[in-house]
Amino acid sequence: MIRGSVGTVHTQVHTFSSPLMLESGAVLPSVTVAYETYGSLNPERSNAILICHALTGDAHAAGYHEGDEKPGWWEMVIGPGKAFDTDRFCIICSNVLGGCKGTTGPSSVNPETGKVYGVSFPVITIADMVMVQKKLIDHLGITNLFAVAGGSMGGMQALQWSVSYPDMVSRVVVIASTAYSTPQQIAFNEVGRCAIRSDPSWNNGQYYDQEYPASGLALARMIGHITYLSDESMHQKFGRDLLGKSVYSYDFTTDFQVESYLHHQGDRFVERFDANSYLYLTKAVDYFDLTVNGSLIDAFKDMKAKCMVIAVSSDWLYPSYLSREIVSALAQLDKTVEYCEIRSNYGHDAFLLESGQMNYLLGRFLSHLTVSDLMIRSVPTVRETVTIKGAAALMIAEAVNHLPIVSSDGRLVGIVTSWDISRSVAQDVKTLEDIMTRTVLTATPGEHISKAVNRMQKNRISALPVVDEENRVVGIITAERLSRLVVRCE
Ligand SMILES: CC(=O)SCCNC(=O)CCNC(=O)[C@H](O)C(C)(C)COP(=O)(O)OP(=O)(O)OC[C@H]1O[C@@H](n2cnc3c(N)ncnc32)[C@H](O)[C@@H]1OP(=O)(O)O
Ligand SMILES: N[C@@H](CCO)C(=O)O
Repeated sequence: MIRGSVGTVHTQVHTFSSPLMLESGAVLPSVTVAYETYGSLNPERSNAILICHALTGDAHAAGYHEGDEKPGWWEMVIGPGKAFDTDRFCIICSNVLGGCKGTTGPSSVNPETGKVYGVSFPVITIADMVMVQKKLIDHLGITNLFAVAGGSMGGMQALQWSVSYPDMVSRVVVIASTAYSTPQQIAFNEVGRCAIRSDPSWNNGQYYDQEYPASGLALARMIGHITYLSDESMHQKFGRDLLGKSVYSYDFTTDFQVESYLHHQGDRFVERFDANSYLYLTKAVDYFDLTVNGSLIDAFKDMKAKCMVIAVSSDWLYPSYLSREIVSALAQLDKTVEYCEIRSNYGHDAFLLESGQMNYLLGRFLSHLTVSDLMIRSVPTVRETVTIKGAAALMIAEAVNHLPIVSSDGRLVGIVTSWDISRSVAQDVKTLEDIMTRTVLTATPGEHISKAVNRMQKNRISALPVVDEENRVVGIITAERLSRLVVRCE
């Protein structure tokens, strides 16, 4: 398949004007969210994937803004024929709360004072970012996300989604990330924050109408950027090469290519990022800790999403043991989890660069469809005592051909179809008991869709009620719905 780009894209904004209570207890009077979408929502609204960006990313994950030469930051995996296939999925990416690319953050105007927040902006957490994303997803009329995915701070948000809103997330992809920030990560973030705060131009966060704390922010990025690379990649990129000279200068001008590179990264960053946002977002990363009493088991006990955890072999900022701790906790809880380690010399930023491995791993994970992905969730049921006329009336009202029959405690005891109802008229049968099927073939939410389809075909039936471990009906899959969805997915 040819991999393409989503082409020209636009950032949209939506403002939630009701107050938002944050994890700290502070309240934001309103929140604006900047977001982009690529691909279309299907009529069932079941194909949405939320992409969460890393520390300095934004809503522009793919495609090109008018006049831009560079595409969005995850162009390599988003687009027609790519892992996040826009022919199949509706991809949504929003700028995080506290950011500086359209979503409310410290550089926004406080509607209550008419002044830029600066450091009067409340401290935010990863859970707060996710709460705002949830408001956006609700606003878009989506009740279930096919997947939530992200790298680094994006991976934290993805994990947080699966913990905060377990019923809304079917899959979660956590890349080069962790379930809690380590002392080393916090230490690097604090050095970056010190660099910003010790720049006299930072002026306690009030610099918006005066000189910008450029040198502090550039220094913070230089420190951060070192941690995104690896020793190997620095050897490969620069070695000990000198900058436009063959001998050392024996002064404090730039001698090495790597120095020049870091200065370039620092300078470019200042052009695109707000210093206060850097403070707030790194603080949110530092506070991130999903452990409960030092363990992840309790944290993940209600998680329902299937999880893919990807680590990078040369990532020393988010080393693979952190990913394996997530996997181990999920495996102990008997949750569905897959672990992969990308072989790469790029270091932490490999999730932005390793196109082949990322497309392969993500594509494989996202194409694994289960019954719960395709089932109809709101399924009308009847009790055994209902009359045939009552069952027929419900079928007409709900436009369904199958009605699972349940006991008083909600357990499946049978099924009646519109064909059974027709038969009852032809044969003058009076009670539901005489026409219902008592030995019902069922499916479970976690089983692969192809197994359920095979069961339907082998037994020549057009629907399978989906039941949980206690035989309670949680949905239904029908041949009619599957044929519609499969046509859309091919
Ligand atoms: C993750 C998110 O959510 S979004 C945020 C992601 N984006 C970023 O982090 C942006 C900054 N980060 C980077 O550039 C990251 O390294 C990556 C992963 C995105 C890109 O990596 P690579 O493609 O390997 O680019 P590389 O690290 O070599 O940097 C290239 C830049 O360095 C410059 N450069 C390379 N060598 C030197 C040198 N010796 N001296 C000065 N500049 C140099 C290049 O000219 C280029 O500049 P440009 O970006 O202004 O065009
Ligand atoms: N380089 C990326 C990843 C950091 O984790 C960023 O700046 O967002």
